[in-house]
Amino acid sequence: MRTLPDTDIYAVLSDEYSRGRGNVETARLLLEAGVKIIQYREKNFAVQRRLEECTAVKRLCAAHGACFIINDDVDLARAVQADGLHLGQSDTRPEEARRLIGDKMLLGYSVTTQYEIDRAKNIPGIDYLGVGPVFATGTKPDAASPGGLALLDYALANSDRPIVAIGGIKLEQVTALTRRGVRYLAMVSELVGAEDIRQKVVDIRAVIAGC
Ligand SMILES: Cc1ncc(COP(=O)(O)OP(=O)(O)O)c(N)n1
Ligand SMILES: Cc1nc(C(=O)O)sc1CCOP(=O)(O)O
Ligand SMILES: [Mg+2]
Repeated sequence: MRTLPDTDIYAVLSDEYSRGRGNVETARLLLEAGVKIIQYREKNFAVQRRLEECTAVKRLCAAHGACFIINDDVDLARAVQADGLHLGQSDTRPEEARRLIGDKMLLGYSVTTQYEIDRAKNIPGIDYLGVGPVFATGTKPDAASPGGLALLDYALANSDRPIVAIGGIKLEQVTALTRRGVRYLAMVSELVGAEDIRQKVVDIRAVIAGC
């Protein structure tokens, strides 16, 4: 079934933010901490490096019963038989991607405005929406203007697909997002850049549990 796991944290890997640990070791730490969704998002690595890293991360995810999602790259997602593919407004069109990946792989789609949220309603084959940036982020230099909590409220009220909040999410924002009804929290720097990834996951989940 094409559904995101019943979980909370959606970790997005980034070698640059990983304190030198690299993507595979970071994925291992996240999985050992109980994270169940991991996205691979490296835009500038050579094809061979991306393939090797994704093969290793996919194996780790499978061993931990976690969902492995690849950003942007339809061919890479197919090559490593990822569990999911994430696409944005400027990537392969979702209808075309769905044709290429078949009907088993999850497909996530980014929306950054109310207009894009509305338009996504009519696009078949999308399994969840990545909504953001919610807050300002330094991790994605070409990100749209932050939509704030109002963008999330709009997505929650107007889309029947699962909503993944992304962009500038730190431990401090988890309460506000969770109380708003956001179930999935996507984070890059806060998670992969944490000195102690296990402790960060524990801290995030303690906040969620307290909401
Ligand atoms: C969960 C999630 N949501 C949004 C994005 C952003 O996708 P996109 O707009 O295509 O930007 P890039 O990540 O490709 O720079 C995402 N990756 N994941
Ligand atoms: C990959 C990505 N996509 C975004 C979007 O708004 O679609 S913001 C973003 C980067 C999020 O990084 P951090 O958690 O370090 O702020
Ligand atoms: Mg993209």
